[in-house]
Amino acid sequence: MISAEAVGWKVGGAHILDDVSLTVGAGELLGIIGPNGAGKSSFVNILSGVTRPSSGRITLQDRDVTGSSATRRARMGLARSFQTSALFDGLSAGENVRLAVQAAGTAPFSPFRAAGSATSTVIESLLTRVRMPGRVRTLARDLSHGDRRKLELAMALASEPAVLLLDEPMAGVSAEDVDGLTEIIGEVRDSGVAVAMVEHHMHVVLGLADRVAVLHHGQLLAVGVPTEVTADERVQQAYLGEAL
Ligand SMILES: Nc1ncnc2c1ncn2[C@@H]1O[C@H](COP(=O)(O)OP(=O)(O)OP(=O)(O)O)[C@@H](O)[C@H]1O
Repeated sequence: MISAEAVGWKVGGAHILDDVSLTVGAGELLGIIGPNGAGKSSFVNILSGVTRPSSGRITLQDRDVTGSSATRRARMGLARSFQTSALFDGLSAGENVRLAVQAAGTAPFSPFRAAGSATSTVIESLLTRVRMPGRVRTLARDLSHGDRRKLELAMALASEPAVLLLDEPMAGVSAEDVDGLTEIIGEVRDSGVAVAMVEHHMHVVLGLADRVAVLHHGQLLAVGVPTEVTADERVQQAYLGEAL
């Protein structure tokens, strides 16, 4: 679905990413881990089109998108969430999702569309998908941190993406919400979406991912099924004895 071939990114004289090749197939979840500053977010930015790589190639659904904008990639079926919140705090959960649905072009645009319309049905089904069926009218600013993360996920799903990129979707959420988000993201993968997820919660990544990629100093240190990766001596060294 999406692949990076020999991707490099230099800023000034610094090699932030060097020769990184990874692919994610339909219905597959690739976990991307690595110590702070390893280049994980930079890699997600390159996949999504926020950053142009200095070298290498990105293909999305077998088409070369290396030179394509983030907007074009979004139209081709790519969605992403960000490390920082992208919600409109003064709008309700439902209104936030409505904007995402309308921006995605999966419903005709009308900010005054009445409740009971097709769009409202889509909004309810997206909120149900992220376990927030009763929160349509709750203001985003009144949601718990975990529910804000779920709402961001609902918004990313509004475009019915083929590829979903998640940058630390569980950062700062409670243990209970980590479990909920893990379940939801697993269901998204099982529905056939190609998911690439950067996440620091190691037990979540190792339990959920089909394959795990380890970035270290901008290079791909290891990639494989979770048990292979945790057994890799170079990976253990990179984490300096942290529990994997
Ligand atoms: N726009 C930029 N200009 C210069 N350096 C950058 C830029 N963006 C990232 N970097 C540097 O690239 C390196 C990798 O950063 P990145 O945010 O991709 O790492 P990360 O693995 O996502 O880290 P974390 O786990 O802390 O989020 C860091 O040293 C960072 O300072």
